[in-house]
Amino acid sequence: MAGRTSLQVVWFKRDLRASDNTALARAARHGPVLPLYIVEPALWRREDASGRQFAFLAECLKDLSRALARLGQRLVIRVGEAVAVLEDIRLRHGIAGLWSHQETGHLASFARDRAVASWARAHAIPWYEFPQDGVVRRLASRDGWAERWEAAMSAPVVPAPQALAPLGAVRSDPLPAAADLGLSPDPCPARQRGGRAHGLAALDAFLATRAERYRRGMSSPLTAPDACSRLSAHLAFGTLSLREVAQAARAARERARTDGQPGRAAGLAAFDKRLHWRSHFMQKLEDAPDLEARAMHPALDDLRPRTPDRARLEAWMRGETGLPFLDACMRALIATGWINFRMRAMLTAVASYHLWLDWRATGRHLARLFTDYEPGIHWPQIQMQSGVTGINALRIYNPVKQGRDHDPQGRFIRRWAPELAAVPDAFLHEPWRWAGAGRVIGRDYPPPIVDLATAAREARARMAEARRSEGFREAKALVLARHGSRRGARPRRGGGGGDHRQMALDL
Ligand SMILES: Cc1cc2nc3c(=O)[nH]c(=O)nc-3n(C[C@H](O)[C@H](O)[C@H](O)COP(=O)(O)OP(=O)(O)OC[C@H]3O[C@@H](n4cnc5c(N)ncnc54)[C@H](O)[C@@H]3O)c2cc1C
Repeated sequence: MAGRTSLQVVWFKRDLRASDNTALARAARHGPVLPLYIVEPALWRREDASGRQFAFLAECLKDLSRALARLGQRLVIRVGEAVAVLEDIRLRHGIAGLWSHQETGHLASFARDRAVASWARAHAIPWYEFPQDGVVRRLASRDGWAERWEAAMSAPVVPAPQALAPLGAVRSDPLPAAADLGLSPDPCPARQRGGRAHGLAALDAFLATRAERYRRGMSSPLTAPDACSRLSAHLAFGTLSLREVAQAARAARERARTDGQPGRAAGLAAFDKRLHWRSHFMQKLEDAPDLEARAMHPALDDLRPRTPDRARLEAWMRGETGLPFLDACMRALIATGWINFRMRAMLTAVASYHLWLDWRATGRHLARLFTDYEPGIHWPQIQMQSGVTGINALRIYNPVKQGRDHDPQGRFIRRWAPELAAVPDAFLHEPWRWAGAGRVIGRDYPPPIVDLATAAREARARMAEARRSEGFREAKALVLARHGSRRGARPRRGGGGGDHRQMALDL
């Protein structure tokens, strides 16, 4: 059937927008376009998938379909395994070309892409894949990577096609309900809304005003929800492209400079750096797709028991560890689907060091809670904050100190841990030290799950022992060569080197 068709299938994945979509723009020049989104049940059955992510996706698809309908052809949604869906379309309509963006995703999407590539080859269908995240496929060396990133971010934004030829009758499935995909109920009352219109609104507000507060406000969970850009979920689902965000931010920074607004300009410079980090981290997963399963440094892969202590894991997951600031952060994340970088790092570090839980299990839980789950940022960050990369400095965050630094009056704790209402301000960060603790601790709120100082000491000793193991330095050099940033890295006395830029994250 496929013989003389000119149908171009544009497979939308994590690029849910019509503008700055190279795959869509290029396909439209070649023939009639079938814009396709495949809901893949197997991917939604994974342990890192969640109802909040699916709800965000549903909003993005609705918005995208409206945008495409305005161009002439609405989005076609199909539910099924990717190869089966594409084969069905090929048999019914023929496919002249398959167009998409490259995806740096989890292991299941990687395997699925390989299956699609071999299906396309078998049917002599060309599959055109375009980069979109500043990530380089089949990268031989990190040397020169930053320059390539600059070039990708400076390339002109691609306009949406002027029109899409209407296709007539093409089957589109209704979007399944989350429960039909086996997703558990996942209430997230303060979740961000999906769709390009919401993404653009967040971008505009950040560039125009909120960037002024960015550097000052990013570290505290009280101020970060407003001070940070809140673009992560939009970048993860691709309602906005990284390039358009980078270019808009750079233009706004220029304006801030010429208008004499140094605070806003500095905020936008810090933001630009993070867009670069985004790609830097995603490149790690692109280069080593199994980072969700295996530690970067082989000697650190089995550091913690693979089957984590169930009671500790569940207490951490629910925000019931008896450590008020940590619990408040986890509960806020459960209710909103987002928390700031520093608190993500703290949640991970306490789980990995003080509670000595395997990073794979805790990483999957956090992935489910993040509306903005982006495997290419998530897994390298989880590994880094758990000390299993072998190339980063250990950061064993103390949640009491973090609380005192970033929630000095305890407002955040009071909001998310109302059981502690009776505890006086002076003891809110360590209520077990309060003389009246017996009235609350062990009744309405649990005692601390570990003694923080002892647990940190033990973790540090275990890490030091692992780092002394035979062959550790040699393996570390290989990790550094493969994944380390070259930007700003300086040779270190005594050899070995380190990922300096990441160690110096200006938190
Ligand atoms: C353990 C852990 C897991 C994380 N998992 C994710 C994830 O699944 N998805 C995700 O988008 N971010 C993740 N991050 C990075 C960071 O916390 C979020 O990108 C940020 O909090 C999102 O909010 P924002 O868009 O307002 O960020 P902003 O501070 O406004 O930054 C703008 C964008 O830059 C990128 N970015 C910011 N900080 C980092 C960073 N440290 N590393 C890489 N990219 C960065 C993101 O794309 C972000 O949207 C994780 C961090 C940690 C410590």
